[in-house]
Amino acid sequence: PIRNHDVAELKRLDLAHHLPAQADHKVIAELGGSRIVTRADGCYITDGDGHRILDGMAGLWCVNVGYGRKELADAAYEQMLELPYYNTFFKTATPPTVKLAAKIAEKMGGHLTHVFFNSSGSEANDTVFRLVRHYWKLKGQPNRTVFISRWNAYHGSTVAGVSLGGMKHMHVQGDLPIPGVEHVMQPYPFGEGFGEDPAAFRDRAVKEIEDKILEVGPENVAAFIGEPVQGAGGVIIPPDGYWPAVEAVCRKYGILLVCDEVICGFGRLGQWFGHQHYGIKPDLIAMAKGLSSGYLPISAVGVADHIVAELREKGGDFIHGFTYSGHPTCAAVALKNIEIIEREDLITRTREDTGPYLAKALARLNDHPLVGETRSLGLIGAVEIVREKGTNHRFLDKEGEAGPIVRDICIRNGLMVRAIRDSIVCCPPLIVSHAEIDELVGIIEKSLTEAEPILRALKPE
Ligand SMILES: Cc1ncc(COP(=O)(O)O)c(CNc2cccc(C(=O)O)c2)c1O
Repeated sequence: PIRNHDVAELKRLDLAHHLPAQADHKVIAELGGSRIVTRADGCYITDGDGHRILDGMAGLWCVNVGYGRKELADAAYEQMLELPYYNTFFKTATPPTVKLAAKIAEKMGGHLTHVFFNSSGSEANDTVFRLVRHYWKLKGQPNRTVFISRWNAYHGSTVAGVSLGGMKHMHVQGDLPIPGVEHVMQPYPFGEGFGEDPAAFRDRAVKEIEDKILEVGPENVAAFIGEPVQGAGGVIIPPDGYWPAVEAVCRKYGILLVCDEVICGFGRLGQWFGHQHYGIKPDLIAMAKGLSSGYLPISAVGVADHIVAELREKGGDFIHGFTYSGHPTCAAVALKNIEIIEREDLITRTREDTGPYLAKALARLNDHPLVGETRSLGLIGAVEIVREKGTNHRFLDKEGEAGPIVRDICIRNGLMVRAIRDSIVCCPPLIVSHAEIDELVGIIEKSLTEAEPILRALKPE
């Protein structure tokens, strides 16, 4: 049923009573309120002013099966009528929760056998943080408390999530990180290894991890955590061989390996999970977003059998969990979502069809005067904006001016994308068609051309 909305009134209410996430509230006020998105179908969103926009970001990297899936709404409705909510704190569980745990375990395959549920990706990483430290105490190595992650990683917006993350501007706002988190360089060839031999760059990035372990003292290191491909950091695709080398370093010093699959999970990289694309075996994985395609909030931590064995052997309460851990209605929707991904074989389609198609389409932008590099893996990609072709030199010393200018032009031209510093990133729903990929890339190209005179006129302050 298409309900009409009084958009002006909604914007007034938005300004009067709503604080949107991750926003410059001065800017929102100057804009007269947020853009009110009212409907969506397939790969498109529609705002209150009737603009139909190709959603190149799948919401926030999460609507993997696309919008308008009535069967997901039906799954939620039916579960709500039967049992809308119950908790897992009282030695209790509910049918969709345990069925979903089994289904996720099937997709993780092998040694990752159990699942701990939460609502958000941040909470999944908070669970990782506390479970890992608990595990090492059970193992009789209580000194292993330190986590190592990358600068510019994104692991969430909770205190532990921000601390595990490597976004310096987020650390400043919360006087973070909390003690026990160390950061190393991110494996970002275009930004930090420009013109360097890829293998040499890879070895340098991996060596920094080993150096950090030795600096902290291997006996004090609990885990290394990383996204297979960093999403919010700017679609940072590591050089060949990076992840197997990282895994080898972790095994050398007896350190747990954690993959944050919140974006890379559920088909994004052409496998159920990103670590499977890289052929590594993490001890824990965080997942959210594509788990339910964002239709309802649910996240999970996949846990390896040897960690579960330790919990069971030693006993004692792991005193952690959330009211909505294992929420049955969210679990029912996630189960149905996974069923859709299986039924439409969106994993194979991403790996063998639309992923390669996106790579080829993005590559057409390499001839554009403003494009320094295009890169993608599966259905996540980035376009680097440079002042000078053939370099990684940006328009201003302070990165981050050009990206937002190009992004705003893309949105005006009918494409929703994220600007991350001076790059434009995309992460469309896994149902995206070739025609929609062509539309996505075409709008980026058109918008870059429109932006060029504006960017060339930018003067350093
Ligand atoms: C890899 C990763 N890990 C954890 C989280 C946190 O999930 P929750 O948001 O559900 O707590 C994320 C979330 N990713 C995320 C969240 C908010 C903004 C942006 C952006 O691209 O600006 C990206 C993520 O991308």
